[in-house]
Amino acid sequence: MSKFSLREAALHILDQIDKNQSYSNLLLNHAIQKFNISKKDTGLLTEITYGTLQRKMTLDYYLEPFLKKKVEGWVRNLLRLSLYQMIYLDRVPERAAIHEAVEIAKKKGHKGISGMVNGVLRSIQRQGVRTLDEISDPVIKISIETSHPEWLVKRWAAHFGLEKTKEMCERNLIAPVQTARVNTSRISRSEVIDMLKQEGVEASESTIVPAGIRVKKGNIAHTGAYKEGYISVQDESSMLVAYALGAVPGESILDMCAAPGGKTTHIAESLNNEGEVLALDLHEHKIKLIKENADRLKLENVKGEAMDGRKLNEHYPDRQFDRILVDAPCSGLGVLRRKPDIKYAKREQDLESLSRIQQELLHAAVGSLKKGGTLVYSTCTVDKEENEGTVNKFLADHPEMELTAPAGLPESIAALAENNMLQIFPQDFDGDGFFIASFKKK
Ligand SMILES: C[S@@+](CC[C@H](N)C(=O)[O-])C[C@H]1O[C@@H](n2cnc3c(N)ncnc32)[C@H](O)[C@@H]1O
Repeated sequence: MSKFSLREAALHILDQIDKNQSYSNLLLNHAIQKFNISKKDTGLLTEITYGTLQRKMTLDYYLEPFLKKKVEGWVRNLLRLSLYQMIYLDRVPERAAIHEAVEIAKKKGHKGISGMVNGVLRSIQRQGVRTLDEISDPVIKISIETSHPEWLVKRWAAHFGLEKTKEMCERNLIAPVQTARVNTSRISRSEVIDMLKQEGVEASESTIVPAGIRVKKGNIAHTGAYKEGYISVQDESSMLVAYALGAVPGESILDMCAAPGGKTTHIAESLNNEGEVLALDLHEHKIKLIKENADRLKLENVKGEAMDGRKLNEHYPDRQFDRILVDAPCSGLGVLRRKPDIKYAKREQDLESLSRIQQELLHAAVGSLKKGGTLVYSTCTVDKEENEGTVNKFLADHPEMELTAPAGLPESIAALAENNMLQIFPQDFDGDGFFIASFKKK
């Protein structure tokens, strides 16, 4: 496949995200297959697509003075992805980026459009882009400089201060390192690292998570170690949740929002096949993913079931669990490095309704938890309303529940907790933004 179609594929993905609000990661995988993108070109396609999406607002700020009138959506995306290459990708010569943009414009549009695309990009090549120093308002400056909507920067600045907000926004632009969890019920970390080396993948032990490894070179998803169920692709912050739950072999565990099973399988690994994890998810089709993951990892103690977690007590009025995990549906504002589309799609009012669902799920969990049992609430967001806000409302409604210091976590991580709640920021140790709170039933 020539690079020309690679840019067409990138344009196709960006247009689909605008039209259908679809997830960038799913669209990318689909486009790689649809356009038959070679392994070699996949890296560049990912970089152009994610990079353009990540920096959309900055690119628009740069383009604005050069656009005489409103342009169609696809033309804007074409200009964005071409400018992205010109500014941020040293390995793509500017003239190549411009030439390919003009060819795509000719093919998809008409002569007028290709002439305009050529004119805009060549003018930028000659004159350069304007400086961001013209922006005096600090919130607007962070918003444009790091491509995060103004309402979000304002909200974060009110919650965490400007400096922390800026750090987080900047960190969100950097692609994450691939990490994996070793299935330590079957193999050790050093054995897996050796095994991966044989397959051309360079990895090292995580300094944060005992079962984690960090990949320096290569892709673990295609290795024998992955297929044989010795590792799972998972972010380090996400791995911390099962440690906080602290399941012990022989116990009965409920994972209420479980698909695709990243944490379910981690919990099951820590049970060493003694005890059971019941994994619920609202969507039937997602239960299949949990089963596939458990089978690949050769775990026999996972049972998946489609159910609205809020109806748990009606379905299982007599069942009591030792520990329950509510890894709740959330805004995902902690994983913007992986899913940049989220920052443009979310609205501030969405956050309030999420907090309500999160409380309802926690409320249902209490009814099925043994006395003295542990309940862990986690999200992959950094939003105060969904995190501390949900926890405080839950505690006010449930005097029988007590917030406890996060146990089972590596010391350096536990030290980040404030008021017994752990908010991890993407800039803390390069993991996803995550929140973990642990409760005991009195
Ligand atoms: C953050 S994701 C879970 C990720 C999962 N714990 C993992 O580590 O792989 C939240 C999940 O909650 C599910 N969900 C949403 N509402 C639910 C409900 N009312 N009851 C059960 N599951 C729900 C979603 O389908 C989604 O799969």
